[in-house]
Amino acid sequence: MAHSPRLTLDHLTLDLAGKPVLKDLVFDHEIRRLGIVGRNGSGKSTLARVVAGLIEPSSGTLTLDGIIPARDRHAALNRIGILFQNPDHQIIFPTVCEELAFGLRQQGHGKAETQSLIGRMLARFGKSHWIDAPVSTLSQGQKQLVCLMAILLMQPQLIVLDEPFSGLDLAIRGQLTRLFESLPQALIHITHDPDCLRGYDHALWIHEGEIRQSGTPETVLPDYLDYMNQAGLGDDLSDLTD
Ligand SMILES: Nc1ncnc2c1ncn2[C@@H]1O[C@H](COP(=O)(O)OP(=O)(O)OP(=O)(O)O)[C@@H](O)[C@H]1O
Repeated sequence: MAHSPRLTLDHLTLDLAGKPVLKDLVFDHEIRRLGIVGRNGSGKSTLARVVAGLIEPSSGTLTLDGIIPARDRHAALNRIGILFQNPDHQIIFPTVCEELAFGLRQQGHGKAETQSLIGRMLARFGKSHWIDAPVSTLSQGQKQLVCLMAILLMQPQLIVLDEPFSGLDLAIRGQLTRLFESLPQALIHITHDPDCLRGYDHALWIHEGEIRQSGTPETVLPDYLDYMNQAGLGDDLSDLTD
């Protein structure tokens, strides 16, 4: 099941509302564990959406194992899952069962098979009692787990995690981190916390819509942290001089 899909960005550019958000990105690697870091507003979430095929580039291409996710929605649905920062932006159905069923039904699974797969997934996480629970009665961490279960049910090759820990307590972060580590799927993990990328095999630093650095976490993350520390000091000084 473990597979390292090839992610290729070929001079990918994206303008949103007339503003360049991603600028001439070039990248070509097989990915198992790819971390993406960068300042607020640098373009990380936008890139995640392009990877998942939710946005089409303005020019250039993004391919995953040769497939263009924005053009081949069927392949993207089957191969790529995306976990957003806020589960409330992802969940659309009132109950856990309906939410978990949606993707499976879209993939063409019949009703009985869908129910059986959902039952097994809930049991895997010790949450069989959630089956008819209204999503609104769950905490943020519990909702995030529902979203993750919905993605896992669809058995994608690649899961994009867009700051999946925001709003979650340290214990749940630890539990989810271990769960992510155990997944056979390739992961792209967008984070503000370089500690989350321990053991990753590649890091990409996006800065103002451009690739500032791409390489092993051991080379990229210290430079990123130096930059962030300097930027923090700079902001303090500009506050003082205003
Ligand atoms: N739909 C949109 N229309 C216009 N501009 C957008 C749109 N979505 C994002 N942007 C802009 O694109 C830039 C990159 O946003 P993005 O959310 O990708 O950044 P980010 O690196 O994920 O930031 P953060 O770390 O704060 O989540 C920002 O300047 C943002 O205002």
